Amino acid sequence: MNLRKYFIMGSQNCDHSPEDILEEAAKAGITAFQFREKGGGSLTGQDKLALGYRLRNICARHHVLFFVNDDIDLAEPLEADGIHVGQDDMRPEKVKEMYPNKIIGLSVSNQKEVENSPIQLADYLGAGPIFTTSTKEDAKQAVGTEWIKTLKQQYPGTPIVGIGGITEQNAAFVMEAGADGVAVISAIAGADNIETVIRRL
Ligand SMILES: Cc1ncc(COP(=O)(O)OP(=O)(O)O)c(N)n1
Ligand SMILES: Cc1nc(C(=O)O)sc1CCOP(=O)(O)O
Ligand SMILES: [Mg+2]
Repeated sequence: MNLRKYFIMGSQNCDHSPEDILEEAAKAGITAFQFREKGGGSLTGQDKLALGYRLRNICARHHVLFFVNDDIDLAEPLEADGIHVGQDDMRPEKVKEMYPNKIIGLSVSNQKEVENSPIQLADYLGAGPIFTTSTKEDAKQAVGTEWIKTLKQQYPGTPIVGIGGITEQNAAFVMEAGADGVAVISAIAGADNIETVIRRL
């Protein structure tokens, strides 16, 4: 499982075609993608599903891991490789029961969340927000790269991706803290030159 360059996106993050953005990102070397159709201006129902299919197919053609965010009912029709859930989403125990063979990603932002989570069921942890972000409407306060070091000390065998406010300029600090990858939305979805940003990440 390669989470080194993990791109997350929904149509609400795009100022032009999401398919074109993902195609360019996939060609440039992202290793994982999460379909996160969520928040103001996002699609719902059949439109959401149809976009999910198109994005899933782009990932399949480029051998990029495909994850769905929150909406676990999309995992089967979209043949997702995995599902990412946070603290307010379906519990990992239930996700595991429904999809024993899919990769499970779990968000943890502080020690209390770690203590309340079945970390052993998570195939990777999303740690953040590392830096300040305005992309997620309900983002918590930035926790800094120390949070990655803390998690890595406790769970050395569990892959960790940093998320939140990560750019080509600060990604190296996240990796130096021990992360296995960086997860980004705006750094790629809003890039003038997607290929350059992905190379530098
Ligand atoms: C890789 C990764 N890490 C963290 C998150 C955040 O998940 P969550 O806290 O459930 O918030 P939403 O993304 O659902 O708004 C993520 N999506 N991906
Ligand atoms: C989806 C998400 N989850 C976060 C967390 O802290 O768990 S921060 C975040 C938004 C990431 O967007 P950007 O790369 O544009 O900052
Ligand atoms: Mg969630």
